[in-house]
Amino acid sequence: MNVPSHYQPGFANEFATEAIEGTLPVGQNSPQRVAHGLYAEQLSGTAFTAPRHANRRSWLYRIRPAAVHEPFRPLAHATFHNRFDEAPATPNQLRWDPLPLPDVPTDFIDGLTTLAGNGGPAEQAGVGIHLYAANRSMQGRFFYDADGELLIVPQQGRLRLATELGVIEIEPQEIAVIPRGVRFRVDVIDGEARGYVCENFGALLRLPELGPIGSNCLANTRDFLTPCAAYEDVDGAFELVAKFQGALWSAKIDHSPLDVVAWHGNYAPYKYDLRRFNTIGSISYDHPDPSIFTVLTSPSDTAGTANVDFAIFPPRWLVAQHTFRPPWFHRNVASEFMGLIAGVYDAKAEGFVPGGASLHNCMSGHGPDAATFEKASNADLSKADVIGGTMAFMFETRKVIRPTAQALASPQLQGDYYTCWQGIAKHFDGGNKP
Ligand SMILES: O=C(O)Cc1cc(O)ccc1O
Ligand SMILES: [Fe+2]
Repeated sequence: MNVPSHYQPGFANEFATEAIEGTLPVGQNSPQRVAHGLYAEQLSGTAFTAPRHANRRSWLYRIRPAAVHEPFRPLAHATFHNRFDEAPATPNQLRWDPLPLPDVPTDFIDGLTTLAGNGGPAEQAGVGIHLYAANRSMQGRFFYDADGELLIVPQQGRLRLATELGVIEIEPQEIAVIPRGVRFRVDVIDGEARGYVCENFGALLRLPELGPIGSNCLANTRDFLTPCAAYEDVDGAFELVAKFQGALWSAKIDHSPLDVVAWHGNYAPYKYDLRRFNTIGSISYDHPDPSIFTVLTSPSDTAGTANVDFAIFPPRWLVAQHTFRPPWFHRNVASEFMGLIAGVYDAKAEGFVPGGASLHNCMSGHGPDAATFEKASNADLSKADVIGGTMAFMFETRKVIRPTAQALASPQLQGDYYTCWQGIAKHFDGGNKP
């Protein structure tokens, strides 16, 4: 079945997994005494009374309960936060070069920089959009985010995410989601790592409805992988870092909190290989809305109007006839943050590079740059185009995406981004007046 042995396939299944056989209680969740002297603990990711189809929780059987640690104290972090009101949101089209890799020892937490966001943990809606650039594994410290789930999108370097519920390895073109509250440590496998994080304060990411597409395509359920139970039985002087209401906190902990020997339930981390995405496109005419590229969606309280959609632009064939094939010029009530994992994005001939980012906010005009427009307007449509070796993505939100002060002051901000449309010529012929 080609599923590596320490993963279980499926999306939000009722998984059951034990690192030591016979640990999971049979027929109940909370026996008087758990096997092997473990503690039972429930981890709830939705309200106890959320409708059954949306209800998410897991039962953990662990060496010590999660409550065992010293008090949290505030932990300063210069660049990772949820302050989205520091600077006026701008209607300008924005684009950034990649964050440089660090030249001093920097782990995943140290290496987080908040670029933009909206809403916040208090209102349980919106997203934080962060970049990470790290050059070492988290040493003797563990992290959890009480404010939202973390969608991690590597652009360079593999990560090993050692979580309470098991170990996930990801490489560029794969993604992982760590649920709100799950404790984890990030190991940098290749010495250097860089990528993007979407911190989702809203409803849990889920697979989009398929409507008339039918029961298959886009991201197929069986391609999502959740780890099998794996535990650390390690004592020592460690640190537990929590993100709580937009700020970081640090507590001493005398053991690894990754001590869950067995668990069952449907609230767990997962990974997905974006190269498995079954991409749908036009086989007749006209470029469809990019909602056909949705991998995961966090719905809001308004039907069809997502808190955030995670969409990708993978390799694909362009065969549509008598049409302009690339993304059209457009303005959107939703706000569009884009990143590039590899290759070239088909709407931008240059300037949007792997590790970079762009932001086109509510109603800000954007679309193909001048070079792309000229090329596509004159392309020979009798031939199919293949877009290869690329992977771009978009976090599209219903709320305006507000850049942080540091993002607007960043040396990576491209001051001349707007010029990519300045070369767009006036072709109007005056209506062919005699
Ligand atoms: O702006 C972008 O490049 C993203 C995008 C892609 C597309 O194919 C259609 C609309 C859209 O916003
Ligand atoms: Fe767009």
